[in-house]
Amino acid sequence: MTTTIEAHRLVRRFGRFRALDGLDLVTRPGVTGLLGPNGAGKTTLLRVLATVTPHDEGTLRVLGHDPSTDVGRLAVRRSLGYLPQDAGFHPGFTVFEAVDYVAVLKEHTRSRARHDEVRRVLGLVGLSDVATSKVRTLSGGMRRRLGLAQALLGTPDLLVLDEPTVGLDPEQRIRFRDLVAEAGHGRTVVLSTHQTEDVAAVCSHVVVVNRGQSLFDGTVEELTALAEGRVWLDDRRDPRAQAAWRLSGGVFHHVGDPPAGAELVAPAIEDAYLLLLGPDATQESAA
Ligand SMILES: Nc1ncnc2c1ncn2[C@@H]1O[C@H](COP(=O)(O)OP(=O)(O)OP(=O)(O)O)[C@@H](O)[C@H]1O
Repeated sequence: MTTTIEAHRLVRRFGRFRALDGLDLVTRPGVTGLLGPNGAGKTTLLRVLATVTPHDEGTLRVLGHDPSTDVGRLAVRRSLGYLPQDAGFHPGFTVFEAVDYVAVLKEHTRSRARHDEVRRVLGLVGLSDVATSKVRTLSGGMRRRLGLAQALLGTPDLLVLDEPTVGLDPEQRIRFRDLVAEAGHGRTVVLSTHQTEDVAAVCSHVVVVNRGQSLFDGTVEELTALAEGRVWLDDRRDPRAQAAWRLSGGVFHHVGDPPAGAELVAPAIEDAYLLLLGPDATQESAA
């Protein structure tokens, strides 16, 4: 399968701090999930891929284009849907107007076809019923869906979604997973999330980012397999475990090097993530 993004040794500096510190990433059509602790560099990477911010070092090809050239940047933008972490909207716009405005910017010039497209994406994210409501009256989850509708306009070849499921209720989250799985058919979706369940549900490819570098790159199954034989249950908390927490039944779930005779259980993606990151899983890296 053809590669859609090829990033090699990407560096993005803020002053002397390297938010991206030699990161490698290769994607193909399908859904790639970025997992990583706060401050790992996920948003910075997505902003670089979406041509919002340039990289300082390394090479980058997005859909075959070089975003460090004017021509390449424009070509990427024409094939891109981007949901930023803090999508801002004009509060006086209606929901329809907010999406229509972006459709105009995306060069959908014929108004009848454009309005049909706006209605289509509002339907996809379940906002048709509030199309005439002012943006300021929307809940946080609805605003997130509004941002997603803007990103979906024109069925872009590349969708870049920064924490798309934040604020979504369980029903909307399931609907979102359907949408993303559909978008990943033959096209490329790159999303960041703190929800390992989202990654397990929709991502064909997962990259764990930490300190501006890629710590793991593979499938969800390959990531989960890293924790095989390293997850166990016990009635008491074992202080030697790398991480431990109480389950609803009262027993403790442990991750780390199990003691002899431990009651091993099948790992989940979250267990592997915690093992991979070690103490960094709970520590924020800041500039
Ligand atoms: N414009 C900026 N100026 C200075 N430092 C920045 C800037 N943008 C990001 N950083 C720093 O770069 C690092 C990576 O930030 P980034 O937002 O990419 O992380 P993240 O993985 O998306 O985190 P989160 O999960 O909290 O959203 C952080 O330490 C952050 O403080």
